[in-house]
This record gives sequence, C-alpha cells and structure tokens, in this order.
Amino acid sequence: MPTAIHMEDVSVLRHGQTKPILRQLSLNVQSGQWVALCGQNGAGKTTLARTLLGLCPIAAGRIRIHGHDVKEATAQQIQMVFQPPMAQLVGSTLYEELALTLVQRFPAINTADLLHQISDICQLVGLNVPIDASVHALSGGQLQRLCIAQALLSGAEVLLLDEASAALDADARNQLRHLLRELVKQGKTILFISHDMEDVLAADRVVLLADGGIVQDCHPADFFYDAQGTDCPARDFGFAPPFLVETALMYNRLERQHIKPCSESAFVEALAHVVRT
Ligand SMILES: Nc1ncnc2c1ncn2[C@@H]1O[C@H](COP(=O)(O)OP(=O)(O)OP(=O)(O)O)[C@@H](O)[C@H]1O
Repeated sequence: MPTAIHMEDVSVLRHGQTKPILRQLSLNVQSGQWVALCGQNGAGKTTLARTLLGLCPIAAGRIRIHGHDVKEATAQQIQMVFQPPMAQLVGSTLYEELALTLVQRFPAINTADLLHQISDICQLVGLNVPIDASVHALSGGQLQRLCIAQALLSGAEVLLLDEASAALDADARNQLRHLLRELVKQGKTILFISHDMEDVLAADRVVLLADGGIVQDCHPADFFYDAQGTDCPARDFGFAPPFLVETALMYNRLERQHIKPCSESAFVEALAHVVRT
C-alpha cells in the first residue's frame, strides 16, 4: 500500500510560544488505513490535523501527502471535517453548501447530476432534511453529517475528522463508524480524532499523543488488552475501556480465557471458538 501521510521529525510552534506543540513527531499512515488519534485535552491532536492541512507552519521536519509536499496538497488529496462544524460552512442552504463543493471539483457538472450526487451523499451520511434547508436551522448532528458529506464530495483521498462524532447520538455514531469502515474499504485513508473509546476500538490503528509526541502506536487490541487479556493498558493513560472490552476482560478473568475482541462479531466468533476447543 502506498504511503498516504508521511510526517518526519515535525515540530510546530504556535505564534508567540517558545515550547513546541508538536515535538519532532514522525508518523507514516498507509493508504486505506483508519487511524484513531487520541490523547488528553491539549495533547496536540487538532494541531497535528491542522498541520497536515498546511494550516500550521512547521518549524522543522517535512510532511508529504500522497507523495506531495504538504504545501502543494490539494482538496482532492486531503480534507478535514472541522469542529465546530460551522467553521467549514460557507453556503446558506444545504444545497448551496454541497453544490459549491461539487462545482469546484467538476466545473462542468450539470444540474441533474448535481442533484443526483447531493441526494446520494445525503442518503449515505443519513442526512434526512430538505435540500433547501437553511444551514442555520440544522441540529448539531445534522451539521456534522453535512460536513462529512461535503468532505466526501470533495473526493479527498485522506479524510481528517476532528471530533466528528461529538454531536451525534449513539445510533448515529455507530452509523458513522460503519460509513468510515466502508470508505476505508474503498481505499480512503482516515485520521479520526476522538475522545470516544468506541471510535478508537473501531479503528485499524491507535496513535496516542501526549505533550506533542507519540507515546503509543499500536493495534486497538494492544491498546485495550494486556498480554493475558485480563487488564486494560489504556487505563494507565486515563482512558476507560468501552463496554465490549470491559465485558471481554471480565469474561477472561472469570473463565481464565485470553480473548481480545475489538467488535461484537469478533466477540461472538471468539466465544464460539472457545466453546469448540
Ligand atoms: N492558536 C493557538 N495559539 C497558541 N496556542 C495554541 C493554539 N491552538 C492550540 N494551542 C495550544 O496547543 C496545545 C495543543 O492544542 P490542540 O488543540 O492541538 O490540542 P488537542 O489535543 O486537540 O486538545 P483537545 O482534546 O482539547 O481538542 C495546547 O496547549 C493549546 O493551548
């Protein structure tokens, strides 16, 4: 798989500060990988994402997005779903907002195709509001979905999501995780900043930031389960394991097993395997 994100010894200083917010940080992400970026408040997650967009100048190091220098990366290579959502919206209606993105990408697009693509993307992200709805009349969750729709319509290969599930209810969070999994299967690369441990569990890889540096980079199974499967290393970093992990840890302790599921289906499969053997 080609490298989608390449960060090499990157340091970032914010205006007026002497202490770097990102400290000689190196990170490589392959195309088609879903990375959960987590860390406590102020760890540098948003700064890292903004740096990948070229919005925070780097004091040292280098960044390449799909082989291009970060300064030359286009909207079709990398896009961010910002938090709060209004930060990225410029149109006054849902139609205007999405049509603008499509016209930028396909200047010759006709109205029928425009409406078709907008309708498809709204269905994909579960945005069930009239096309002429005012952006200001949308709920937090609907705005979040609109921003995700917009990022997808841009055609970007790399999607950065900053707390994109924060305004969503539990069902919508699940839907978003399914959508992200589908996008990854289609080859998109996802960097998902989230404090929600269910989001972290659903990823292919967890990168934990603390004080501007990477302190953990591993598979979710190694983030949430120790070698025996009876304890949760993520607790040492201040993160409570999600319910599925809690349940598996308890099961392992009671039944002296070592299963480490990261999804409901993996849990069922692991239990079936234990019963068979
Ligand atoms: N525009 C800015 N100017 C100066 N310092 C900033 C700026 N934005 C962020 N910082 C500082 O950079 C550090 C990292 O902030 P950042 O927003 O990247 O953290 P984060 O991990 O995304 O936090 P959170 O989980 O709270 O969103 C913090 O100490 C913050 O105060």
